[in-house]
Amino acid sequence: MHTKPLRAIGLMSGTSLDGVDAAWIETDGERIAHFGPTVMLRYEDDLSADLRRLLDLAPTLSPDDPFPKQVEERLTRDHAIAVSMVGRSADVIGFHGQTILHAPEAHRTWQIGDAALLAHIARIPVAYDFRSADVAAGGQGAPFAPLFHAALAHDLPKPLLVVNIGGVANITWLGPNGEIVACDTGPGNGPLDDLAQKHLGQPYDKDGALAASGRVDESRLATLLAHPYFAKPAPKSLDRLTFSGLIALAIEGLNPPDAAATLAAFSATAIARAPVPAPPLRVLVGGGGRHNKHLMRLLAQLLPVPVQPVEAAGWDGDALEAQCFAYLAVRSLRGLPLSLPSTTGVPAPMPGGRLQRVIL
Ligand SMILES: Nc1ncnc2c1ncn2[C@@H]1O[C@H](COP(=O)(O)OP(=O)(O)OP(=O)(O)O)[C@@H](O)[C@H]1O
Ligand SMILES: CC(=O)N[C@H]1[C@@H]2OC[C@@H](O2)[C@@H](O)[C@@H]1O[C@H](C)C(=O)O
Repeated sequence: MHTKPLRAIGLMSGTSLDGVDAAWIETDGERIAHFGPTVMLRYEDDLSADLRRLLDLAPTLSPDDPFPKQVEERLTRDHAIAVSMVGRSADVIGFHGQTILHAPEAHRTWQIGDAALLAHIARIPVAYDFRSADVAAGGQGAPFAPLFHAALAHDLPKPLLVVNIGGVANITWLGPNGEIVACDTGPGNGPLDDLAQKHLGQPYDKDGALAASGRVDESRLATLLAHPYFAKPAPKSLDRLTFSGLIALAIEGLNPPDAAATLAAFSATAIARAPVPAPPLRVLVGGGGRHNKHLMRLLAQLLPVPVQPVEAAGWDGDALEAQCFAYLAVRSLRGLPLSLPSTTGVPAPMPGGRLQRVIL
């Protein structure tokens, strides 16, 4: 390492709206020197429900609506609790916030989270607003994990495909000559979570049991996969709700097991068909979707190479995104790019993030 490594705590509140992940790492913004503790703080049901309402309302909210501010404060206080649960000091916090709207074609991406409040409570400077500079410059503003995946996979054989299955699924393809290609592939667990909530009263389809008990409706699956998003080349990105209207129509009238089976096949097929330059040697899967045994089985059937949870490479699949925003916080402080033309379509490697100092 050329520059002194910094200690960073990353915070990620993902599209599943279930809680905030926090992770401590030490890094110079290029290599990762040490991994530290990780925690997940689950939101109270009413905060999850309000985040969901905010997501639905976001496209039509007026700028002076008090609702986002009110939810933002509760969200930020939970993030501050997660920081204290990590139990280690840090030089900087990487605060992603909660995406409530993502419309890169309109140069808009909206993450709520009050960096000033978090810096005040935690007494640590906060790097935040990671995606705005990228979308302002014409990039997709997502995914942002690829440079972190590249750092983690520095010594692994290439080509390698890293898949994250959260509410939305995204991939990073790492080539043998340092190439990094990325995109959101389509839905991950999001539509399955919505179905499980509706029909099982549970936040997700545990181990994919409901989906495994149903039959895929092939014609409805074909309708879903005919969406023009899947024919587009990388880079490209999605809002959590991009496919919700289409999905509602596609599963109408199906019994819950068949609907779940069809949605699981939709997510897995979209991942397997991701536009990558060449087949990888193996596929490493992170994010909560790797706990879904049915999804993992489908991926193994659809892909001609080994499909393994990221733990096979010694990584922590539940903490990767939080670790990523710790890494990006240090890159932001150092003025290093957070995204590349090949990961978000931004015209040139793009630094980003803003810094909220602690007011003494
Ligand atoms: N045992 C399990 N069986 C099936 N699904 C599971 C299991 N454990 C976790 N999941 C899925 O993982 C999801 C949480 O994943 P994760 O925390 O990676 O999402 P996220 O970080 O919110 O999303 P994103 O990556 O889109 O930001 C849950 O909503 C659920 O769908
Ligand atoms: C706009 C936004 O918040 N996108 C998220 C979301 O969740 C998964 C996928 O869609 C990915 O594009 C991104 O998060 C990860 C951390 C990323 O930027 O790599």
